[in-house]
Amino acid sequence: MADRPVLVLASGSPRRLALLAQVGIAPDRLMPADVDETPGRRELPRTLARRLARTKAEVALSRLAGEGVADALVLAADTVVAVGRRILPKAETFEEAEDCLALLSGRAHRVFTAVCLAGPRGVRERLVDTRVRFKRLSRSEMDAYLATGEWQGKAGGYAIQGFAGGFVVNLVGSYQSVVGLPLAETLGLLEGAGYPVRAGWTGGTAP
Ligand SMILES: Cc1cn([C@H]2C[C@H](O)[C@@H](COP(=O)(O)OP(=O)(O)OP(=O)(O)O)O2)c(=O)[nH]c1=O
Repeated sequence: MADRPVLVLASGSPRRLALLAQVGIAPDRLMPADVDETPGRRELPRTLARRLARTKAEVALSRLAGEGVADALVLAADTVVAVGRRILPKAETFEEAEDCLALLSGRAHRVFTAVCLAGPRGVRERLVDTRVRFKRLSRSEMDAYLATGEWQGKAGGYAIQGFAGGFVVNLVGSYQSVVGLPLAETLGLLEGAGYPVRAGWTGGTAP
C-alpha cells in the first residue's frame, strides 16, 4: 500500500469502476462528486466535458483536503454526447430518451469523454473524441429499446455496452470512452503521476 499513491475515484458510475477493474486497477476509495451538469449558454460539448471532469476532481480534492489527506490521486471523468454543437441530455425521462433516439437514428454523433487526474503534482487531463454512427431505427426498434429502461441516466439516452450496441454501424475512436472511461489515456495519466499501472497484472485469462 505505502509504495504507491492512494487512488480516489471521484465517480459513482459502476461502469467506470468496472473499466478500471478490467485493466487491474482498484481505487482505494470512491468519492462521487455531485456537481451541477447544466451546460453553459453556447458551451461546446468538448468544453463541457472538460469542465465537468475537472470540477468533479476538484470537489473530491477539497473534501479530501478537509480530511487532512493531501497526497492522494483523484481521478474523475465526464461523458457528453453531441450531435453537432447540440448537447444531448443524460436521459432521465422516457420523453428525453425518445427524443435522443430520434435524433441519433441513421446519423453520426460524437461522444466526448474528458478524464481529469488531480494530485500533488497538479492537474492533468485528456479529452477523447469518438464518432459513433447508428443505423436508422424503426419505430418498433425504438419502442423496444425505450421499454428496456437501460437509457436511464445515460448520456445521449443509450448504453453502447447494452442493447444499443446493436444499433452501432460504425465507431471511430475509443469504445471504452463511450462507455465512460478511455482506458489507454487514463492509464497514461496515472503512469505519468507515478501510479504503478501494471502492478495488478498478475496473470489470468480474459473472459
Ligand atoms: C453514451 C453512453 C454513456 N454511458 C454513461 C457513462 C456515464 O456514466 C454516463 C454519463 O454521465 P457522467 O456525468 O459522465 O457520469 P455519471 O453521472 O454516470 O457518473 P459520475 O459523474 O459519478 O462519474 O453515461 C454509458 O454507460 N454508455 C454509453 O454508451
